[in-house]
Amino acid sequence: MAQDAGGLITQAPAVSSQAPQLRIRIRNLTRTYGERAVLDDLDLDIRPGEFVALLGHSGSGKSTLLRALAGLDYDVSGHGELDVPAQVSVVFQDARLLPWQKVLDNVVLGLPGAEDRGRRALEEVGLKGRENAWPNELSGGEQQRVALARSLVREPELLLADEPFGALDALTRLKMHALLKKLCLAHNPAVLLVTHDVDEAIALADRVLVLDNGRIAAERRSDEQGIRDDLLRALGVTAA
Ligand SMILES: Nc1ncnc2c1ncn2[C@@H]1O[C@H](COP(=O)(O)OP(=O)(O)OP(=O)(O)O)[C@@H](O)[C@H]1O
Repeated sequence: MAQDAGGLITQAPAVSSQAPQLRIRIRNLTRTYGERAVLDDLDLDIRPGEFVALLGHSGSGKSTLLRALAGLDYDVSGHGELDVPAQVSVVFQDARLLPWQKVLDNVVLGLPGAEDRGRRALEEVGLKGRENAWPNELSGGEQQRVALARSLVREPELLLADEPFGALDALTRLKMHALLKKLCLAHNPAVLLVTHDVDEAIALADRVLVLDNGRIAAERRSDEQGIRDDLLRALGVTAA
């Protein structure tokens, strides 16, 4: 597995005979910390271009699953079949920009000769003209825009996003939702978005999953009637 200096762009873990109609194929995935199975024989498929959101209680294993897909799970044992594409980008709650690199240099980090693509990516995320700014000159929302540009300039087949808007204020979040939708339409990666926000999941995803007891406990298409109530019930927020 290769990883860039920012730790954000990964080569996927061993890829086996992936079905061409799937971007992610997971079978019987188990991940155990000590005695505790956080993921327990989990199965999941995601199709090319599909946007899937993953909800679940704190500690239910959402980030563990995302790290397994990114090939970033060094300190956990487990087994199972895990097929993911070669080009995977990851966005976290914090932008993780290198403070000693200017904005454009952060976007094209590890991609020699990609400055023009980097400039276009910055324009796409609404940051044209900020190429030579330092990260600490940007707001939190702007830094997340840079993180998105850095991810998408690699044209990932799979974008993994771990609560990417969790630290932003409500208004900025809504703007970022619109931006992410636009970027996904333009670049069409498969997306797995981890979030605590039921409304964010429904607004962004084609399909919403709830992780519980190490498995997918509920699954709804976002255009299904009554999805919000169903998801809140599955999360135990409202009575069954
Ligand atoms: N490095 C680790 N060592 C031991 N236990 C861990 C480690 N990382 C995670 N865990 C445990 O695994 C469980 C799942 O953690 P994970 O971070 O995947 O949950 P999560 O659903 O993403 O939670 P949150 O919504 O709070 O971010 C938790 O009980 C956590 O304490």
